Amino acid sequence: MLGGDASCDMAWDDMERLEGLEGLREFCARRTKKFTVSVEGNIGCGKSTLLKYFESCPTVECLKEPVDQWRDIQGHNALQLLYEDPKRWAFSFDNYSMLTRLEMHRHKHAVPVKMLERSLFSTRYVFVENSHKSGMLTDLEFAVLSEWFDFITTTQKVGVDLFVYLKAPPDVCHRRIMARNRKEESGVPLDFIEKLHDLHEDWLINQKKYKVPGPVLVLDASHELPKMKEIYEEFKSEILCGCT
Ligand SMILES: Nc1ncnc2c1ncn2[C@@H]1O[C@H](COP(=O)(O)OP(=O)(O)OP(=O)(O)O)[C@@H](O)[C@H]1O
Repeated sequence: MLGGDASCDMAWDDMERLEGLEGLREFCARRTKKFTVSVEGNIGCGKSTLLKYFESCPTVECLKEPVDQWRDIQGHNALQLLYEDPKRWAFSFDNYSMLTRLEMHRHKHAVPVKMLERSLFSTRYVFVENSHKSGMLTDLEFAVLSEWFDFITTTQKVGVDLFVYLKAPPDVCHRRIMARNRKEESGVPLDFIEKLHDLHEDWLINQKKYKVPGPVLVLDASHELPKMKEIYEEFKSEILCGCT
């Protein structure tokens, strides 16, 4: 049921070393399918909470959003600069964000499932798109980032087997962001969260401008935590691509 180009232990090239039927058998035995799952959704929708929930599963390796890297790139806090003066810093931030996403996609996992907190695809189709639409990126800057993205996605293995979309109303996300009180986010307006919500919907649900490169599992993330945990359990097998 699930597609994508997730990694396996052996490449077809390795077949050259393994001759005949025995070789084929060895290839089949050692070729274990691995999955990449990307958890998508608005700021504050509960992605980290979901990752934390599945972190203890022995079949899963979770890669959190690389916020620490954004906060300290050779002594610069790119995230803070972005929030302070987005017009000046959006290009630098989005550019670096794409690099850190590529690193996540390229990270090799030994366990069956790699769970990413967002992906290169949401970086491009939601965040870079939003920066451009809201005038934070010039047309040229947007074109440069788009070409980088196209080059990466056509030359690198960045496949995702499943997108889990945590869908929550913007006001719910905004309330949670305010309650958690991160210093960079103290001034995040509801309007910004609404724009990001619409872009998630355009990409993951409507799929008009951009297609999703994999199946999408939509979970209603508007509930309080106890109910969310029930939902995680109910969909555990789907979320983990059968590797529970
Ligand atoms: N279902 C929920 N009910 C109430 N509060 C929640 C729920 N899920 C998450 N929270 C709280 O809301 C805040 C944001 O959640 P979380 O950090 O998981 O969101 P996120 O999607 O990872 O956000 P970001 O995109 O900024 O990383 C946290 O303080 C978390 O404890």
